[in-house]
Amino acid sequence: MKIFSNEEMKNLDRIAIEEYKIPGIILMENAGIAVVKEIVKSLEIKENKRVAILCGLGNNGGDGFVIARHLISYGLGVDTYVIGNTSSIKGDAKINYEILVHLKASITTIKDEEDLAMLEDSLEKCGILVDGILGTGLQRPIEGVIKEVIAIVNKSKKEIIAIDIPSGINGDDGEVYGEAVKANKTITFQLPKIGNILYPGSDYCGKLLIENIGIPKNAIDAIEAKISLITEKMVQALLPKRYSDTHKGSYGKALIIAGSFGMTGAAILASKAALRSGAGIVKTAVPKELSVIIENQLIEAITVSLEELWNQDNQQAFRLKGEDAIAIGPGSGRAEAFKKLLEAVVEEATVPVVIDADGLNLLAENIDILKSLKAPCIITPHPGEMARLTGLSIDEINRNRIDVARGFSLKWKVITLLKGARTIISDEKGNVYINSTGNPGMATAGSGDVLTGMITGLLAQGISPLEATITAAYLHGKAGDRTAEKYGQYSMLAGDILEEIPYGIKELLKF
Ligand SMILES: NC(=O)C1=CN([C@@H]2O[C@H](COP(=O)(O)OP(=O)(O)OC[C@H]3O[C@@H](n4cnc5c(N)ncnc54)[C@H](O)[C@@H]3O)[C@@H](O)[C@H]2O)[C@@H](O)CC1
Ligand SMILES: Nc1ncnc2c1ncn2[C@@H]1O[C@H](COP(=O)(O)OP(=O)(O)O)[C@@H](O)[C@H]1O
Ligand SMILES: [K+]
Repeated sequence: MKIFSNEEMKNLDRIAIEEYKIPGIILMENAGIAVVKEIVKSLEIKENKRVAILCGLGNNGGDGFVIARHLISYGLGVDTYVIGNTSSIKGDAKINYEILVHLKASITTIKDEEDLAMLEDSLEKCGILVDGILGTGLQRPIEGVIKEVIAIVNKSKKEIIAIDIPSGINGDDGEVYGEAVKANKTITFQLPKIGNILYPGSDYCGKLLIENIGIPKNAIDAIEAKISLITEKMVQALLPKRYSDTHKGSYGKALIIAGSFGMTGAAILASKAALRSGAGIVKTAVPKELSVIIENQLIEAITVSLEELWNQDNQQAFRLKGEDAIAIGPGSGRAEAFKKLLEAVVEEATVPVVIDADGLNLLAENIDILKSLKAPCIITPHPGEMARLTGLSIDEINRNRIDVARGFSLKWKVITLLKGARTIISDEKGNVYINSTGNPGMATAGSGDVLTGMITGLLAQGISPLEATITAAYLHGKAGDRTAEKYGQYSMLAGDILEEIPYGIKELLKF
């Protein structure tokens, strides 16, 4: 599903209005009605059915006026508050405001401290507050009276329903612009905005609903989206098919180069995850001294030693035996010999390579090696690893997750998967995919190793590197969500996530 920036949304409205000749006031009416439906649902179980609607001077406020009119027509008690000077209301919003005036609706303007005190008391009398102060037109940090209104709304302990996006959340990046409404539910129109999806905006939205307001599909298709949300439907279509007349060779051979003394688990988790994701054969390459432990724990994989794979003393080319995908780095440590092996893999591999964990830390010491890649490459850093790769601070990375992932992909021609709450994936052309499955319980040691294994297992089955990365990120989060349901976010382990992969996939295939 496409996700739009404020500018793209404006452009979409313009195309609908100018090229398809749909009057803006119809879109506003549809938007208002979509929110009314939700308000009515919420009111059904509420004793206090009075609704307060807070409107700004733009079209977000215009939607608020439409909502007020419909609720009044249902015979409900509605108080409309306009923040600012009503003479500044223009266009479709003005038409809807004037209808309310003609209806002799209760409209109060909020301009100063005295009005604010009155507002605080009045909101107490309502069951639901509707936030139509600002939408995708937010241009600068919230301050003054609006800031105080938002503080009052947030303090109210009432159910808050936001129109399109909570006021104060920047639609372009999900950041709080000075102050923002903390809604219980947000009804966004036609397509999610980036700010509805990324944190902290996503938290401020509460439950997010996406409602059609009648913008034609052709108009949406006309805008080339640079950012998409990974959906269940998308992943269902990408999951490699299994046919009757096949054998293990049909589902590919994954090579996992992982583990070192003290970090054997990473190799086991990644290898099992590759198998659980459907790879036909998994070969796990570990330092020789770990072979026995691995063999004990990982009965379905073939084990080889790093020495067999690559003889450092003789500087031999690293040997592939029909592998379809390679992962390198989970729990590998940062020994010089391993760095050399990593460089050999990057330079010589002719099948897709996933670089993770210590592989990324070593890559950061000699990032130019990426210029010699022959095969597609996927890097899977968490923000700390990304900081080492780019020289940016973790804070800078987290504030610009999309730009950082995209920038890295464009510069180095690799697929970047930037981990965290809302994992960001960018392809080499800068197309971005956001994953919304997963939960904070996944912030547990080894959970990233599982993801690496999943990507590699899917790659081995022959789907494209981008498709494998998208599918793995979604299914990894889904397995994590199932695990959190079972064990709770505190106690879940990476090994538990691994055990939920099959059920996540089965659930997906049911529909
Ligand atoms: N045809 C359309 O464009 C449609 C728009 N819709 C609604 O319209 C909204 C966008 O409307 P607008 O573009 O009018 O934008 P907004 O309603 O978000 O607000 C724009 C106004 O707020 C002012 N403003 C911006 N930042 C401010 C700040 N920090 N403090 C105080 N004032 C600030 C701007 O100068 C402008 O006057 C959407 O979010 C959606 O709710 C819907 O009605 C559907 C159709
Ligand atoms: N709050 C969160 N919400 C969603 N996913 C998360 C959250 N925290 C962590 N994760 C996911 O858990 C995984 C952790 O990986 P990583 O940090 O590499 O762990 P490790 O190196 O211990 O294996 C990543 O896929 C990340 O996206
Ligand atoms: K709003």
